[in-house]
Amino acid sequence: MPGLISIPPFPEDVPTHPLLVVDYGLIRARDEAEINKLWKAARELGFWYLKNHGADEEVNAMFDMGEITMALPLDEKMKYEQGDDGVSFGYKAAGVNAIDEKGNLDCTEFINVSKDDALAFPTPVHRAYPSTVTDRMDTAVIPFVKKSLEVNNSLLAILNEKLGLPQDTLAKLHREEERSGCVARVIRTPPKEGEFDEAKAVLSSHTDFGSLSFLHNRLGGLQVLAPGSERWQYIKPLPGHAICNIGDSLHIFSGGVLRSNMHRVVPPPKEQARYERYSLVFFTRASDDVELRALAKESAVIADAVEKTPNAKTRFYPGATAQEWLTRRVKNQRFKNFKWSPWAGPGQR
Ligand SMILES: O=C(O)CCC(=O)C(=O)O
Ligand SMILES: [Fe+2]
Repeated sequence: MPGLISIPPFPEDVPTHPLLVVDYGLIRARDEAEINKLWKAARELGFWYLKNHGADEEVNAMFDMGEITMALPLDEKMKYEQGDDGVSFGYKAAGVNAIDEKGNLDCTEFINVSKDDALAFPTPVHRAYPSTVTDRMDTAVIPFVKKSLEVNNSLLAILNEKLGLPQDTLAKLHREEERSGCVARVIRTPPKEGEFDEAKAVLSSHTDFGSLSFLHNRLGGLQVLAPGSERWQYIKPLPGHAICNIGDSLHIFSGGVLRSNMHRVVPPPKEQARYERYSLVFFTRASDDVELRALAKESAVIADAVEKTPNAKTRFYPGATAQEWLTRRVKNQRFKNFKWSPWAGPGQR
């Protein structure tokens, strides 16, 4: 299993950013203290650990799928490349995205499997995938997609309530049966010979494009830029704990009450840098046709937050659907379309 073959532990002496630990079992049991912890984490940093999520088996099967897929010859993987037009499903080759203002290129490859393609399998909805994916749809991809949807939908229901939205408002914007950019992604970053170089991101600083991300890390490398801090800090991977975070669309729907925080991936720290890094994430995104806007008419809490934000119009009313937003963000990362601009808020690049 990638990442588990006697890798050195995460070093003790690198600065890490602590995250609140939310217990999914207690969330399901509607424990009030746990719900308040989730609410605090979602507003203050927008990142938290989630334990007892019950997805370990599905996660392991996906790491295996990712490893087998990445081992395919490059020309086979390239048959499924996403291209430069903002498609976010399929294979993303290393070296096609710009990672900084100098236009340096990334070294990570992804395989992204659409929720719609997984749930309708064997009928294609968006596109075809390598046989290493389709052979494992029933045993790995579909179980992981279903489990991730279940977890993220439960978290969305809690956030819906805390935001003072009418029941199921967020659920209706994220309907499983509607087409969306929801996707399961396995990321591979090659090992680095010699000294690791924290200054060189392998995945550039960004906010996530969708609503909720359910991430599984084994090696370090993920870093956050915490509010008010100038310094990037590692998030330490904890066995059995997912890392969850808020993305741009929930930030917008909530009128900025929920935080879509900047993060990036750098080579794993110290000794870990010599190992190949795999990570796995499920992105829950709103249905394609949903308009991104603050849900101020539906909630007094959100209306109040919008009222208090000076640049609310540009921040929370971008005039784009979830699909348009995703396409633009994915497209702008490709080196071919790349224009650097200073970061001006979630999703502004
Ligand atoms: O690999 C990781 O730890 C994070 C990946 C990430 O931020 C992303 O794919 O958006
Ligand atoms: Fe991310």
